[in-house]
Amino acid sequence: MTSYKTIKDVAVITIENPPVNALSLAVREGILDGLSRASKDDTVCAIVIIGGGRTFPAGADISEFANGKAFTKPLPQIIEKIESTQKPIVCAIHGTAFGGGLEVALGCHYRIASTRSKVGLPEVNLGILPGAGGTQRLPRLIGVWLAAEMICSGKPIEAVDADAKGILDDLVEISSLESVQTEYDKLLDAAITLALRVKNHSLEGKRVSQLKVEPVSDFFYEQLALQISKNARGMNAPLQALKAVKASAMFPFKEGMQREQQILGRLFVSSQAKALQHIFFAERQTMKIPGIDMKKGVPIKFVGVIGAGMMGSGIAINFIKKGIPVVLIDAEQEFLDRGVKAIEDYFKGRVKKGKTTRFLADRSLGYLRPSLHYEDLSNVDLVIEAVFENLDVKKSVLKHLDEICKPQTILCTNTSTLDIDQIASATNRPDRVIGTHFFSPANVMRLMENVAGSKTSERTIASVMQISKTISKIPVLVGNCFGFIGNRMLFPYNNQANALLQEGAFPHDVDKVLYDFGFPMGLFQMSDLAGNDIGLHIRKAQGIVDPSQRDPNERYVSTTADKLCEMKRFGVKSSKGWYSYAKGSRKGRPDKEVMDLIVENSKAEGFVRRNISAKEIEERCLYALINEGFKCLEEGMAYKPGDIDIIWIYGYGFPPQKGGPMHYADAVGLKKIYDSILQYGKADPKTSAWKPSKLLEQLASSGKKLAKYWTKKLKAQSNL
Ligand SMILES: CCCCCCC/C=C/C(=O)SCCNC(=O)CCNC(=O)[C@H](O)C(C)(C)COP(=O)(O)OP(=O)(O)OC[C@H]1O[C@@H](n2cnc3c(N)ncnc32)[C@H](O)[C@@H]1OP(=O)(O)O
Repeated sequence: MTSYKTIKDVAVITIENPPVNALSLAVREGILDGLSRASKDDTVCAIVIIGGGRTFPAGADISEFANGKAFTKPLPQIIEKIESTQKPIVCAIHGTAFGGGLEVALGCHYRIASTRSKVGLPEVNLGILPGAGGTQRLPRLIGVWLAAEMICSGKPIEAVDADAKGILDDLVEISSLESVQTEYDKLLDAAITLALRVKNHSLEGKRVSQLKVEPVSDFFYEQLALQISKNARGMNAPLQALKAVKASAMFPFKEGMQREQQILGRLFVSSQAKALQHIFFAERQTMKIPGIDMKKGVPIKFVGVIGAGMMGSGIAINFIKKGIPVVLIDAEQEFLDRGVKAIEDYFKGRVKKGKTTRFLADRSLGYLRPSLHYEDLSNVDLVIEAVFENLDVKKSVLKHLDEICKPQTILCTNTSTLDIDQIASATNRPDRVIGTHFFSPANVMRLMENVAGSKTSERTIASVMQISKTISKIPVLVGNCFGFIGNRMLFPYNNQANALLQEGAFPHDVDKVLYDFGFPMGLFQMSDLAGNDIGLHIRKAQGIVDPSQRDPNERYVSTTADKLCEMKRFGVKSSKGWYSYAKGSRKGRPDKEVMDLIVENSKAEGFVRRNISAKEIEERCLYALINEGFKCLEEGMAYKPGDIDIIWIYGYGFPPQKGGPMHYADAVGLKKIYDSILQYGKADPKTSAWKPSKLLEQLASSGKKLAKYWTKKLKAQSNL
């Protein structure tokens, strides 16, 4: 896990724990061992600590938090040892020196970094704080203001910025074209040169823990706390981290460390830390699917997109940004021009905001080829249709593509609800047809539901999952059912919200509860933002808007929603929907016309309106959602509970500090949820969503947790 060698009388401790050189117990032991050898060897005049491969440690080993290993030879002790060593220690940073990695660097006496590297303390994103002395050393090195900003936001910074802030002693210039090996060699060279230069220098002023902190006024802490409460609403760790930073300015180092450790101890066992760490791993697990070998994917070098509307142009942006050429097709010149302009405007905006350079923007735009002719797609490796959400339209587009594209081309359909098998049946290559459900705006939202039809091949799945990653998406493979996972679960959740209106609540009552739970907005606000006509379109496709076509045994909850569309209350775009909006504003106000309509409909549908508690609103919306999630798992439509959590966090704003609906279910207790579902179902027998999932029933009665049960099940499957 570490190696030790001497070069020109400098001891070099190399951390070798790929892929990110996380500071596991074995690494910590290796560092201790290296320090001890170097200290005892009289020929060694200085020490260099460097990461092998592509990076300096990207942090403590997060998997050791749950199994308690982090407490054996804990990182703060190792860093203390580094700092108190009598020979100068130079740390050489490349890649990502994050969390514990940066804290190790802060314990060293000198820090140099490649200009390509990044440093940061992202621990708050995992529900903890930089608890290996980071909250005490960084303010001593760069001042409370800058340190608090870095620690509480968790955002990494570029090496050049870190140098300007005073974190680094020197930079090693590495161009973007140089290989990781060249970067490593140049960095090591520079580190040894520096070590030899300072070998006889006093370490006075080089031990960061001994530096003084300039105090700042309480006003600063108050302002930052306000900003955090707004930007990281509902998250504990950033505010707690701020307390620890404040301690650095109030107490000597030793006492400050004690405060840091006390706060860390509390955060460590918090439900938020568990939820956020679950999300960290779940996000990285979406590519691991039983029975799919991701290496079987074929490279995608040339892409086609059909439809230059908002969705199609957003999709195209993802590819050209990564240097993958795109042919963008539309039937009408006017629509094509509009799509191209939207793409150009997007890049112009990025240049204006300083997010990219004119050169890079132009380079990306150079990869875009607008066209009115399907024939231009004859050579693409993959094509995504983003035309109107209608089965017949999509089938005819895919049929046409099947005739024109080369036989190996993968045909993707961007749909949010339609049946992939039916769409694939229009082609002679159903094995090469797959759903790619981008979320809107497609160039912003990172989630992608990739939908496997019954005939989609392993190679197609692997290729599409890989290319999704390449364009920086978080791809989740899901099964082919109505609404896939995200929208399928949205229906019962949304239905409960509408049912609550029938029984006595108003939109702002429901929205407040969901906002307080941690969603960025409530369901009615979300519907107004997306456009209420979308829901109506889906209900029409389901055939439930016309009362004569409805199942009489199923409760219909959308009468008010339907009437809103009749009244042209489509939402923000028409300045009125569930709420009313001042022109150009997205902030809705409760509207008397809507409230009267809701009351009128309740009466007409035979409901006696009552006061509904916040607890009931929360439980009914969330438990209906969770029950559907269990059904997706038991039917094999979702492959892992964590996949559902990722979909809901990245696609629908489920609060990450609650870990996603399935993690949250385990935290609440499956028995409690199951019993509540039975109770709500008894009071509302005409809502089939209250029929409990068999899987939920089984786990609730056996007292098992979903996460543990599923991990065991997957392990058993992979051993078969
Ligand atoms: C008394 C106890 C004291 C404890 C003190 C604790 C104080 C310190 C705390 C910390 O340091 S917490 C960790 C802080 N660091 C981070 O949060 C960084 C996390 N990693 C990343 O952001 C990214 O991985 C990356 C470094 C930017 C690299 O991104 P890339 O896209 O290239 O790779 P990934 O797919 O994300 O990761 C590859 C592989 O590595 C695993 N992994 C990454 N970081 C860690 C880690 N810190 N610990 C354990 N494992 C890590 C990741 O899960 C992937 O694994 P596989 O999916 O391939 O199995």
